[in-house]
Amino acid sequence: MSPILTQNEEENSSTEIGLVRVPNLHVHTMAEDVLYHLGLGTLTHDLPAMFGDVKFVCVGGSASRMREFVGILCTKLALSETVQDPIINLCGNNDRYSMYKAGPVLAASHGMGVPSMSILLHELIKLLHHARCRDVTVIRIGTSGGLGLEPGTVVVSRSAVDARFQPQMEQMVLGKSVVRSTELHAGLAAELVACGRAVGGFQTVLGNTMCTHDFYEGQARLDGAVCTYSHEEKLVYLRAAHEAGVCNIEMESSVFSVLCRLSGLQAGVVCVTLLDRLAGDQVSSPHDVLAEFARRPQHLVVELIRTRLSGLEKQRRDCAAPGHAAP
Ligand SMILES: O=P(O)(O)O[C@H]1O[C@H](CO)[C@@H](O)[C@H]1O
Ligand SMILES: O=c1cc[nH]c(=O)[nH]1
Repeated sequence: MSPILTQNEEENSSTEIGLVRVPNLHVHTMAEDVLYHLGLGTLTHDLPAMFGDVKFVCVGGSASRMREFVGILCTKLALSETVQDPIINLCGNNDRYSMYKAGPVLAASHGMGVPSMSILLHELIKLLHHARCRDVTVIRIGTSGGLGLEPGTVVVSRSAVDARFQPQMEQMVLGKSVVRSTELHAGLAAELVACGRAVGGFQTVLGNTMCTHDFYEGQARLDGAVCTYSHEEKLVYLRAAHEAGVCNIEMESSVFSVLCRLSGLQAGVVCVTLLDRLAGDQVSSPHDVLAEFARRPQHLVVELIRTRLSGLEKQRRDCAAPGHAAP
């Protein structure tokens, strides 16, 4: 008989505080877990030795963005002694995703769309669990289309919402509809907004992010190969989204929120807007402008990691100081 996960068991599947939860009893009875798309496994790799110190996981669509992010991180945080040179892709024998590590930070590409993000996250969450990582924060660093915002504005997501502007995601499981919450961690979102303002040089706003299953019709574009609605109908829909609190549109935040929530991970989404969708559909700014926009969420997240790590270092020093009494 298949094990059934009760709510109690789900809560107890990670009884040690801070450990990453895998709410799937089957995984806990497997002799080996092959993380196929990452090219890693529990019997072939010493996951605690390779990843046990990870505190931050940052994910974004493309491999080159995540490699660039690790480069910026190493420079700004002087992490060069804890990273291999050249920076090594840890998904060595599988080219579906790319993954890089610098000190306590793991950066991975997730490709485009919910299915691709979902596969990466299932395996990444199990990786963190098998590696016995504690107190991990996960952040998506992405691009998006904005609504009524100047291009280049960075949006920190309060919640992912679906195409009806609801903070939920529907997933078909065994042919039945399962609806799950897509709310993100409010405290982390506030910290991310503060980091954006501290970095400066661009606007950072807090708002809802609509996650769609398509870049063209799904995002009410007029420039796809197929389109069945008018310019006016497009604007009615996008204005309704805007009025419902949607600041930007992208394609992965819903499943990202759901899987991180179910695993007890603090999760945040930080996406720059490449264009204002109320003004047009084509992403036509010059390459160097788009590349600079795409770096903005990276700088913001580096600032969050810098702040958090210096807080941890201060705590460690305070605890080691003579006369410090254990709590
Ligand atoms: O910039 P990234 O993170 O790749 O994400 C956004 O860009 C892609 C579409 O161009 C979608 O995957 C969307 O979510
Ligand atoms: O309009 C846009 C731009 C980037 N990514 C999206 O999903 N939509």
